[in-house]
Amino acid sequence: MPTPDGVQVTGPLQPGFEEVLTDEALAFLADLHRRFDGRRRELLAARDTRYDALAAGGTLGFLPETQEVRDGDWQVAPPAPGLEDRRVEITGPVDRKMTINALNSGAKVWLADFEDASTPTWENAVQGQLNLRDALDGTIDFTADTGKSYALRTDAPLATIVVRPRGWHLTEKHVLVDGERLSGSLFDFGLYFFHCAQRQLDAGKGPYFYLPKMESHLEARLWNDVFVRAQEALGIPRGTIRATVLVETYPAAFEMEEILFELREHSSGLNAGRWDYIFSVIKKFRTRGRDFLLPDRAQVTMTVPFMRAYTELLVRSCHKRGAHAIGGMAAFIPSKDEAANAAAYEKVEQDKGREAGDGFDGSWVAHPGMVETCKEAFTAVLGDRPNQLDEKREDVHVTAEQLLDVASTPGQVTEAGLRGNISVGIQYLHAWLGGQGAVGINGLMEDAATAEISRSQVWQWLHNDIELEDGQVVTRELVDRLVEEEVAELPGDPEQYAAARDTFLSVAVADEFAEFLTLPAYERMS
Ligand SMILES: CC(=O)SCCNC(=O)CCNC(=O)[C@H](O)C(C)(C)COP(=O)(O)OP(=O)(O)OC[C@H]1O[C@@H](n2cnc3c(N)ncnc32)[C@H](O)[C@@H]1OP(=O)(O)O
Ligand SMILES: O=CC(=O)O
Ligand SMILES: [Mg+2]
Repeated sequence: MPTPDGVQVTGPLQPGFEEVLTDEALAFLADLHRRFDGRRRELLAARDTRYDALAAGGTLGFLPETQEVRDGDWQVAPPAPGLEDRRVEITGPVDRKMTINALNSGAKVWLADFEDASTPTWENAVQGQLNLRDALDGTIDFTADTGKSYALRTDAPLATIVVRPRGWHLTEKHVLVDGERLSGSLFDFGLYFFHCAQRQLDAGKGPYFYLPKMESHLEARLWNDVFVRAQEALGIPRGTIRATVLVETYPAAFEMEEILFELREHSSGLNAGRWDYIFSVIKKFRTRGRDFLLPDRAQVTMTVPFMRAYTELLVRSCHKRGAHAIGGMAAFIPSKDEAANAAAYEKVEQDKGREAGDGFDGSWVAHPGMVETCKEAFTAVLGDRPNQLDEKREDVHVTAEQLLDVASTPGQVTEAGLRGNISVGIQYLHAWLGGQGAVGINGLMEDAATAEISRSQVWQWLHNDIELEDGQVVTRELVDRLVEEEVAELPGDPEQYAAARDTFLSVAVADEFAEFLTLPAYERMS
């Protein structure tokens, strides 16, 4: 395959891949890499510097140097076509069947996910781009092994596509520019933008994105600069792109308005990425003993004080700036067991009802079966209004102390919680290493973010000698024993879980804390 100067594609070319990895598309990616990769690396290094200060006893707070931004009088761009009404958004991977099912689901938006719900295998990364292009051309179809065939519906509107590229920390090892790996973010963003921006505009919508795992407004500035360049390079008017930022790291919660400001001509709001947020809280203060100790994962609900402060501030910050506030993922998925199913629906109904009542403009579901539940909860509050940007929530005044108040979270650390974290972490990694980035386990959607909570809790409890509710101390011996017992409980030959178990131990037990579990896991893949 011909490639532009300095660009090497090392992944195998499956049928159709050459239609995505064209000479022009690769040249566009190389241009983005050469302009922006240095800054990406600097910003990742800045994350480490900030972490070192926290580990040394520092804290997080609102930035004095951006006070003017918070006090200033500015608004983000108005909602773009197809994004005015976002009362229900479905998320999921971009394989062919899920693409069709999500677009047909009745949700207003589909978050097409190259991130938490996706294993970034070469095949998933490139085939996903082909699937998005075919979906926009209306040519996508799929036939399952069962013979069931899938096509886009024509009797009702399809969901608006919003693509979530990988976070700044991930690379795409199958594309090298001047001998360096391309950023995974630039790969996913760049290929979608290159092939689909004009297609979306022709369809009366636009190139829309969700931006994950950012830790500062400077990272948002980098995205904004990428957008400006990408639009300029393809002759697409500046301000056409829209991006919703996931506020899902602890530091970002202190920079919500600054992030909106950086992206203001391209902004379509903020989302409360609750699962990665919890992970980030654990990660950032993992060595600080009981002050930042959370109870068992299941007990960290959206109504505990520090999570409440985070969502209240998010709605307040968005609506002050004319930006959408989008709620997070209730992880409950439908079950074949009737009682569990009823409980799952009730929990999603409550979660979405609370978000709508708090002023969010819409929210996420993980499964088509939950679309109507979310829609009804928001319609009960929004009525005919497409959103509730007019609910300014000026009653909300969240302090840094409230965002940092982890210590008052009620609950216990139990052996059942430790076992659950171990079992879910290993099962999830097993699926991930097999190419499936989201999976249902015990009636819950598990993805990269929820698995990060599981493994980082194990790490935190182990490295802070935490005592369980029954008096046992979390030691290496205890974790090793529970790992063996939990693997033995999983279906089939325990040996099939060897790679997942080893990866889990490397991110949950090893003294060196892996920044993201996907980093060592990605290196295990070809
Ligand atoms: C923290 C975060 O970032 S949250 C966002 C990232 N996470 C996600 O996006 C997870 C999205 N959800 C999923 O991937 C899936 O719902 C899973 C893996 C959890 C469960 O999927 P399954 O085991 O297939 O569930 P189930 O068997 O009930 O699915 C029923 C049907 O709904 C489809 N379906 C389920 N979830 C989705 C989805 N999110 N999008 C599109 N279709 C879906 C299935 O493909 C299946 O279709 P079929 O009947 O035509 O075969
Ligand atoms: O991406 C969403 C999250 O909760 O994490
Ligand atoms: Mg996330």
